[in-house]
Amino acid sequence: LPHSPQGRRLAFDSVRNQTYDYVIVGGGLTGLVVANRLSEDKTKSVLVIENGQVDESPAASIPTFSQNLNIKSLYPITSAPEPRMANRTYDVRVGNVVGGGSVVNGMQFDRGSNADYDAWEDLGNKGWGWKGLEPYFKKTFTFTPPSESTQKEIGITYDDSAYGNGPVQVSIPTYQYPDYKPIFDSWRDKGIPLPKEGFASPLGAFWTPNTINNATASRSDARITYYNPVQSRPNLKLLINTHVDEILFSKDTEGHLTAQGFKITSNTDGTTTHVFGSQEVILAAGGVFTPHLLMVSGLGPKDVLTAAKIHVKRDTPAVGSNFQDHVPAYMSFNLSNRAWPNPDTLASNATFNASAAAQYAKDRTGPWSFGRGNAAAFLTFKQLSSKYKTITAKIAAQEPVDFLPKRYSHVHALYAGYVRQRDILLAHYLGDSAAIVELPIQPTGRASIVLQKPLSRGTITLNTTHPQSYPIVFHNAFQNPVDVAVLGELVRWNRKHWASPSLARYSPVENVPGVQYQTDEDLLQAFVAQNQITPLFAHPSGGCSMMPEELGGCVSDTLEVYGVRKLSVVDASILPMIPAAHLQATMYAVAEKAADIIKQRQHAQ
Ligand SMILES: Cc1cc2nc3c(=O)[nH]c(=O)nc-3n(C[C@H](O)[C@H](O)[C@H](O)COP(=O)(O)OP(=O)(O)OC[C@H]3O[C@@H](n4cnc5c(N)ncnc54)[C@H](O)[C@@H]3O)c2cc1C
Repeated sequence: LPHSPQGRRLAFDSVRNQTYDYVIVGGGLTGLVVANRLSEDKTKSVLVIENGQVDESPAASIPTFSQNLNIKSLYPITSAPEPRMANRTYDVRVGNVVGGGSVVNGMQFDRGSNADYDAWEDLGNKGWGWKGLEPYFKKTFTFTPPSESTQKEIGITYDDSAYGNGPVQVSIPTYQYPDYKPIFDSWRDKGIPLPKEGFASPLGAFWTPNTINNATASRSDARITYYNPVQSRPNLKLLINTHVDEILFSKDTEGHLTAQGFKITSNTDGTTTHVFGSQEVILAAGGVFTPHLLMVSGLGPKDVLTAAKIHVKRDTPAVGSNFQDHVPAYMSFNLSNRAWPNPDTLASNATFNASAAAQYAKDRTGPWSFGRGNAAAFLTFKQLSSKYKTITAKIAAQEPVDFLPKRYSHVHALYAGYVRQRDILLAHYLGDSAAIVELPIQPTGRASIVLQKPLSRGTITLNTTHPQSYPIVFHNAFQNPVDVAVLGELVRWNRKHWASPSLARYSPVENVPGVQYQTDEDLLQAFVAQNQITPLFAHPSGGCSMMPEELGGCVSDTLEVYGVRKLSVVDASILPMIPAAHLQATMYAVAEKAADIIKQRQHAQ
């Protein structure tokens, strides 16, 4: 492969005991953005270490294949049993590939409302509110609309002013399925606002782009946009197929820890070595593996580390706490009188699929240039439910520790931080500025529903017998009964919506979970029994939250790990409260801002 990045592979031996200005674990979405920006300064050397390899397969690049999971480039991790979900375990979706989640994700692109980011600032993170992030959102993306005829035919709207001319290409494909129009329009008929995706208030039903480069009709991921264009920089190195086992520290006479580098192992032959970062050691291993790496390196809750026989370098209860994800349930309706073609035609009609493949090969148009979908409804609780006040009142009346993992009852900082989050959530649940739920809009009867602001919190801990193996990922979904109540309201909304006159042409019949299920608890258990709900939406976050330490934070608003010098975190584990949005747009902006913060710190030295 002389011309591909695989062919330019950096030899493991060439980094043996070497020192760089920055060493970064994780060549995923945030790691590659930060590496690009830090290596803009030619005098600074940057080494990125990534466990996975380069994936240039059609599964990773052709939009239609984003409808399936790209298993080859995902870790085979399974969650801990979920007590409120019949103790079932679930596949934890994390990309194991250069580009990380950006290569295996569903390519849906959207942003939270301003209030979602302002919540981060309200938690004590200066500069991380909407105003502080907006320039970075613009710096990252370039938008291409669909053709004018598609815009007219389907009624697609967009807001150009929410984009700049950054490296990641996002677009709404010109190829759209005819059923999209009536299904999208049904939201207007219900009186739901139809804003344009962008800033301020993406609340209502709106069109969203995908991370698809319109010029090539292929995935625009972090490797292609942030790494490939700068890979010839002599001061930027990417070491793939290599696992970071541990963070190395030094300790001064007063016991202060300074991060020095990493112990790494080659996945090819199991040999190990050390690499060092003289300016900073940066964690970009993602929402599941950054907390894991901190714990195996001796930073984490004392009881978790001791149980796994890991020497405690610093008791840090914040590591692996405040773990969050969105929670989807896959409701669906059987539809009659669908237009032809529709997204299922590719699977059901081999001739149609063959002609779609040929069309894509010829000029990158047609059904294969369409991804998973281009619209979603993000609703406030008020828009979703007439019971929003009564249900929210239950949150206010709760003693939070009754519905949180055990550690919150004895670590005051975690408790205090949760109470602050809960107060912000109360405002979001009652107000008009933030979404509580998502209903992805697809040109089919797949009518998923997603909790966007769950109250429950999970943990990431260590496998006590094999701490270096995959961590114990415990989502703890639905521990808080309000999350079950919101799920119930979502189902009832969806049922009413699909029974509305504007969708009567399809004679929809509920398939999942089935109309016989009515109460909140029955609905939850029916989804679980039918395997149509998961505690995760592949948006793991919060396990090393950015918050003041007295609120249970793990990193400060300058992204430095408390109690350690020269160690920072830039990935999804820092999000203190998950925004109501698919995460990638946010993570690109967060990483751009993180790079600026790290650069400034270095300038100040
Ligand atoms: C299946 C799936 C579907 C998704 N769908 C969407 C979507 O449609 N829209 C959207 O907006 N978002 C989506 N996301 C989420 C989005 O892609 C992530 O939020 C984003 O990639 C997170 O960026 P990150 O840098 O924090 O982590 P990642 O991108 O996951 O990067 C972390 C990297 O670190 C590497 N790593 C971890 N541990 C080690 C170690 N010890 N040594 C070496 N390397 C290590 C991993 O291999 C990985 O490449 C999806 C994610 C997945 C997995």
